[in-house]
Amino acid sequence: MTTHSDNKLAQDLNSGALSLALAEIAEDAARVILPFWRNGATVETKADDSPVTQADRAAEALILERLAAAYPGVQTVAEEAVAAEGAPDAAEGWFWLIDPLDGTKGFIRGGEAFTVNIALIHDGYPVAGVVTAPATATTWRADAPGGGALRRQFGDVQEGEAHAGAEWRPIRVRDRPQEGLALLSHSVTDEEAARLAARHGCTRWQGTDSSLKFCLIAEGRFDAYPRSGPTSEWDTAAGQAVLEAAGGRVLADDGQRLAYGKPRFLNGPFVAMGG
Ligand SMILES: Nc1ncnc2c1ncn2[C@@H]1O[C@H](COP(=O)(O)O)[C@@H](OP(=O)(O)O)[C@H]1O
Ligand SMILES: [Mg+2]
Repeated sequence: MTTHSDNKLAQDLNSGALSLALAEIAEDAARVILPFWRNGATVETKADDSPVTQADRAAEALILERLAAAYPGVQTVAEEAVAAEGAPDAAEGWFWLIDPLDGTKGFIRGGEAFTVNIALIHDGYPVAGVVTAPATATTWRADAPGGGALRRQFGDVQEGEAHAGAEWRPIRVRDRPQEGLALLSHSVTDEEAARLAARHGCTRWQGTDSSLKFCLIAEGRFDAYPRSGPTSEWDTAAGQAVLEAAGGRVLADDGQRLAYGKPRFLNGPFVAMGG
């Protein structure tokens, strides 16, 4: 990366301009995705057996083009590019992690829990991140470092939907409720729910696709999201940025903050937590 671009990136990060620019890019990606939703998007199967649609590819192309225009020369690690060309051998000091459509299976089913994810990693940790849920026209972002987390409705998606709330509002994790934790998981069977309830003392649980889980904890509606199965780093980085900015934590199995730039950009087990 050139020094010039490096300076602009760091400056925009610290002023909050980068966070806002990422939100606008993710919302434009959402506008690209929505016409394919509940509209019979053609589904293909990738080498790892996971589904991909035209929506994933079109959204990723938009995001990569806009990031390259705004911040040329920064390494990108994006889900569909990695599926097509393989992962980079090593992470650089600064890099983008991009999942243009997380929760593809739910998207294909016509559910609402699918998201656009863009995160900036610096020296192994997320320093900026934005998650957009196209179906509900909602965006969550970490503000400039130290500035908390924010949410807005961009609300031009559903015809006739009220545009109230289009301004950014601060969000924050809640304190652990006395009566027990509300837990999120990927898809919870009754058996799994009972096991989780016993292990974490939770009184409520919900199965939800995609990185929306991090955002629901960040805005204080749930308390924790334990994940034992593998995920890719682009599945979690933006959500982690939002949740950490909102006062939460994402810890790996060793109890340390979940770090990025690992071999093949793969995560092991982690737990995302509120206050
Ligand atoms: N074995 C595995 N390795 C890497 N990522 C995996 C995985 N199994 C599931 N995932 C990822 O987990 C994401 C879904 O998270 P959740 O299960 O919480 O909805 C999927 O993202 P995509 O939908 O972007 O493909 C999927 O790629
Ligand atoms: Mg994903």
